[in-house]
This record gives sequence, structure tokens and C-alpha cells, in this order.
Amino acid sequence: MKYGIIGASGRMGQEIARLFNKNGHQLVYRKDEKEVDASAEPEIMIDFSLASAFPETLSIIKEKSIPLIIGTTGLNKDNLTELHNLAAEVPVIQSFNFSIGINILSKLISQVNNYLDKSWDLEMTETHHRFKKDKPSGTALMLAELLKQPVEIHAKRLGSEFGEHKIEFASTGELISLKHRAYSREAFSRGVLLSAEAALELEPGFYSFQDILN
Ligand SMILES: NC(=O)C1=CN([C@@H]2O[C@H](COP(=O)(O)OP(=O)(O)OC[C@H]3O[C@@H](n4cnc5c(N)ncnc54)[C@H](OP(=O)(O)O)[C@@H]3O)[C@@H](O)[C@H]2O)C=CC1
Ligand SMILES: O=C(O)C1=N[C@H](C(=O)O)C[C@H](O)C1
Repeated sequence: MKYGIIGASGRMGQEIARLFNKNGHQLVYRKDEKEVDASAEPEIMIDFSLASAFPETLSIIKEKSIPLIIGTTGLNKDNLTELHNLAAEVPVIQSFNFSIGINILSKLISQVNNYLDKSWDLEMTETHHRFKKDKPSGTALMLAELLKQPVEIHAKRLGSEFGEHKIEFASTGELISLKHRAYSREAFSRGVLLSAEAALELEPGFYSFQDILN
């Protein structure tokens, strides 16, 4: 397929281009903060840029009227509402984490939730590379929303860490610890590839990555 990337020169943009090109797809549209490079009209658009780019992304998708896969974090509730409105016109697949593992972890957290009461303490830690611009991670915020009670999120920025999320549940007598760690950005680009290939067959609507995996 012919695809476009908003945030093409970024860490994720480069990883997505590597995996998509390996799978025979053609990158025909690249946008970064100051540059656009287009050789043909893309069939789908992928956005891994920055929250500050969101208004531009919205107008690009409205103008091109093609499916959007968006992984950019730091989006607020108004941004997500605008994505839902856009989904009336085109398929929108949105996730703060396109790794299969985090989607498994989400299901485990939801199950653990069912057994916990106020006598259990919860703590969450997310660890990312030193260049990450937002804090806490979008994944941590997404996981926190699955929990019945509020949880403090500790954010660590260390070296080249690709992304680790740990949730600990403790009573006065025992501890449960659930952790996911990405070993490379391919953990995310694989999910983006699955979503992009599915997007071409979807009706307009708002889809999570979980919807694509189901
Ligand atoms: N959902 C998921 O699975 C994952 C999500 N992410 C998220 O993806 C985003 C990108 O991460 P990462 O690649 O590490 O970040 P980088 O900082 O490496 O890349 C950001 C990219 O966005 C570009 N950009 C900045 N402003 C604009 C704009 N106005 N229009 C178009 N492009 C713009 C930058 O271009 P320039 O260089 O010109 O400034 C750069 O290419 C982050 O929000 C991160 O949290 C990351 C990994 C997985
Ligand atoms: O910036 C990153 O690298 C990542 N960001 C996402 C987030 O904010 O949750 C997903 C992943 O953890 C990597």
C-alpha cells in the first residue's frame, strides 16, 4: 500500500518506515515540523509526531479523507473528542501503545482489579528514554484508567529505554507485580503494521488497537 507518515524523521517514524518497507509498502508522503515531501497520494496516514502537531494532522486527514492510524501521546480529552468526530468520516485507529504485550497487560490488570478492595495499595512506574518529551507516558495514563482506584505514576527517564510499565498491587501480607518491557520499537511498529493493513478494509469509525486485535 501507499502510506504516509506524520513525524517521519522521528524515532518511531523511522522504525515504521523500516518495517513497512520490509513488508513491501511504499512511503509516498512524509511530514515533519517544517517539511512535507510527497511523491503520490497515500492510501492511509500514520501519525507518530507530537501533541503540538495534532491540529495540522486533523486538517490533513479532513482534506485527504483517508484512514488515520495515530499513536502520538500527550493528547488531551478535547483532542480525543476531535478524533471521534473525525471518525464519522474515515476509519481512525488510536492507541497510546501499539504493542501486543501492553494489550495483554491491560486484560490482566482488568482481571486483577476485580479482586482488589481498599485494603490493597497500588503503585505504577513507567520508564522511558531520556529524549521522551511527555511525562507520564500515554500508556501509563491509559493503564491507570483501567484501575478502580487512583494510582500514583512514577516516571523515570533513563538512557535508551524503549518503554517499561510496572504495576504493583500490595496488601499488608503480599505483593503482585505486573510488568511489560519493550526491547525495541518493533514492539510498536508491528502493531502499527497490523492496524494499517486492517484500516483499508474498515468502515469509518473509531477503533482502538484492542478492536483490531479482537
Ligand atoms: N502508540 C505507541 O505505540 C507509541 C507512541 N509513541 C509516541 O509517538 C510520538 C513520537 O515518538 P518519537 O518518534 O519517539 O518522537 P520523536 O521526537 O523522535 O519524533 C517526533 C516527530 O514529530 C515531528 N513533528 C514535530 N512537530 C511536527 C508537526 N507540527 N508536524 C509534523 N511532524 C512534527 C518531528 O519532526 P522534526 O524532527 O522536524 O521536529 C519528529 O519527526 C510520541 O508522542 C510518543 O509518545 C512512541 C512509541 C510508541
Ligand atoms: O515515547 C515513547 O518512546 C513511547 N511512548 C508511548 C507512551 O507515551 O506510552 C508508548 C511507548 O511506551 C513508547
